[in-house]
Amino acid sequence: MLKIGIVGCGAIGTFISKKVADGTIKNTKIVALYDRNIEKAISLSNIVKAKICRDVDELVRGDLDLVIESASVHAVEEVAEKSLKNGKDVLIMSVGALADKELFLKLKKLAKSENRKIYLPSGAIGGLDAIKALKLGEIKEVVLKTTKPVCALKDALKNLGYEPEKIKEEVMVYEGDVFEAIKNFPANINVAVVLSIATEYSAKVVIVADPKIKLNRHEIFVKSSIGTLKVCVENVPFEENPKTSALAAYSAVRLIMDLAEPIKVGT
Ligand SMILES: NC(=O)C1=CN([C@@H]2O[C@H](COP(=O)(O)OP(=O)(O)OC[C@H]3O[C@@H](n4cnc5c(N)ncnc54)[C@H](OP(=O)(O)O)[C@@H]3O)[C@@H](O)[C@H]2O)C=CC1
Ligand SMILES: O=C([O-])CC(=O)C(=O)O
Repeated sequence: MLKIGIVGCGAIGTFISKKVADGTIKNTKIVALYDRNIEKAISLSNIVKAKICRDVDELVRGDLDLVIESASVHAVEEVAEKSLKNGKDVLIMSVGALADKELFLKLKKLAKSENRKIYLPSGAIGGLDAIKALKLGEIKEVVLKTTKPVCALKDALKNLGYEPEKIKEEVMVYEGDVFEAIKNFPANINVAVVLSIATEYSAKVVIVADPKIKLNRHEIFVKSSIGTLKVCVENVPFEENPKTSALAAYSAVRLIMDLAEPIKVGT
């Protein structure tokens, strides 16, 4: 029985928990929950009957195997470091935090010394299986163009000085490197960081706000000496959090299911 603790009981944390509760993910139990918003932890505990923890320390000290971080980029360092030091594997959804190379290397070293794993799901994009193989050649270019409805980008746009309600046509709101992208859009562009980690190449990121689009679209372009990959995913967003695509949560569910599979499909 795989015992899981969840930090961050929003759209993704709740979705994964429901897939454990309904038996989609077998031989697994959610045993502990923590969210800075206690109401969210309480409402999730009504579904999975897990212990509500006061903080990350209490959660990582519990009897569990895997901690899922589904909170925010700001939570990653504490959750991952404490999980690994307490002998737990960790699955990180807010991969954007790892754009910080120092943090990435620190956690990698810690996972190795503690003989634990850090799982970074493909999240809301596809193609990482092929991209990891393309990386064995020479990567020449990596581009991610993300187009989301204005409502999904609202908070980040306000911080950048846009008036979201005045956006009536498709507008490019960001073009630049992955580091500035995740700084400015921390809840929208974690996918750019997982893409950069997989390719070990700083992705060029373009973000478009489109008042007419209903889906979250990610167009991925990777050019390597082995070949070129173009993938476009158009994801249904979560109703309760339109910033987040359902595929991101499904990808974590799939990753957890695959941990127990004797046959591994894909790279
Ligand atoms: N890798 C990928 O492809 C994707 C990654 N993501 C990322 O995954 C994470 C979870 O997404 P989602 O479930 O949609 O987010 P939600 O906002 O729906 O849920 C996150 C929950 O975590 C809580 N929280 C935030 N920071 C902390 C913290 N430091 N400690 C404890 N709880 C915290 C939030 O509280 P409050 O409401 O107070 O903020 C909220 O209840 C986000 O960082 C998101 O950007 C999302 C989509 C794709
Ligand atoms: O869910 C998505 O479409 C992508 C996303 O928010 C992220 O990568 O942070």
